[in-house]
Amino acid sequence: MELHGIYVPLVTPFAEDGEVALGALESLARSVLMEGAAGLVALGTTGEPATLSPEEKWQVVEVCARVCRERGARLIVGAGGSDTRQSAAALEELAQVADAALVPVPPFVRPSQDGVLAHFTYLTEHSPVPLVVYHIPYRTGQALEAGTLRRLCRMPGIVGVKLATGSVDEDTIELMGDLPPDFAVLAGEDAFLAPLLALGATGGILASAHLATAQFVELLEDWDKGNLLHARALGHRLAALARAVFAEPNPAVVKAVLAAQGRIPTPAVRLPLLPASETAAARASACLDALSEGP
Ligand SMILES: O=C(O)C1=N[C@H](C(=O)O)C[C@H](O)C1
Repeated sequence: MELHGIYVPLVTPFAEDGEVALGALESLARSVLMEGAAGLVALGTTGEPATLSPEEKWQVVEVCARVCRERGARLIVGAGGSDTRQSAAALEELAQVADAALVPVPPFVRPSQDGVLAHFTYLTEHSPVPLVVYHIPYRTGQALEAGTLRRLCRMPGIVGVKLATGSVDEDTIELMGDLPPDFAVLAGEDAFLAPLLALGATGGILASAHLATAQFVELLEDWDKGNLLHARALGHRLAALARAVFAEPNPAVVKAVLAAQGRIPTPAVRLPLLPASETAAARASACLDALSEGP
């Protein structure tokens, strides 16, 4: 399975009464796919899955699966956590609905490097769908050595990594310089999309892409076609938007802007997240305005 493109990790919109607004989710899903996204991610960090009941999670997945099927787009579903057996059980439920699962490096427990490898070996043996490793050490608390990352990339059943390490360091450069064929690196930290594309990433899973889907797609196309001067200018503008979107805990700012645009009914996030400040939302909107003026 080849992963290429911009994937939007959908927010979970909430109605005034606090319930999941499934109609708004469906419209949002359709709109980002119409703007050129290659697919959706349901239950990524941006979807606030930690605060959703099992029934709500399933409703979200069903809506996203239906829209992706209709539009011939890919669906990646976030699944898995700290416990290997429970993670495998969650993956088993994705058999008929997802093209791949986005599985975090096990958070909080801090196993050894061999423990991480054993976790993913077990999951690949039990999962009905291919896995994308979600490497985000600032959330999981789990660093990965370069050798561990290399072994994960070569594990059958793992088709990609969502790289969100917050830097382009020596390990990143080593990894990207020696990728197995058909293995995808997707940028998972929005401000780092442009440098990772320069190193060979084939796309990204990016919350900011809700707000400027077509421009993120354009940046990827620039790299694919070799339009480097345009890519550099656009990359800087999108990085400015990404920094504004992540000025407060994700997905508060994305939701504030989407609500102001009338694309979701409220900017509400569930506790312990708090709604975005007006200042943060205004900054992100200003970056969007600057983006629409074009490079
Ligand atoms: O939802 C996701 O998956 C993403 N998670 C990252 C995070 O919130 O740290 C950011 C990325 O844009 C998408």
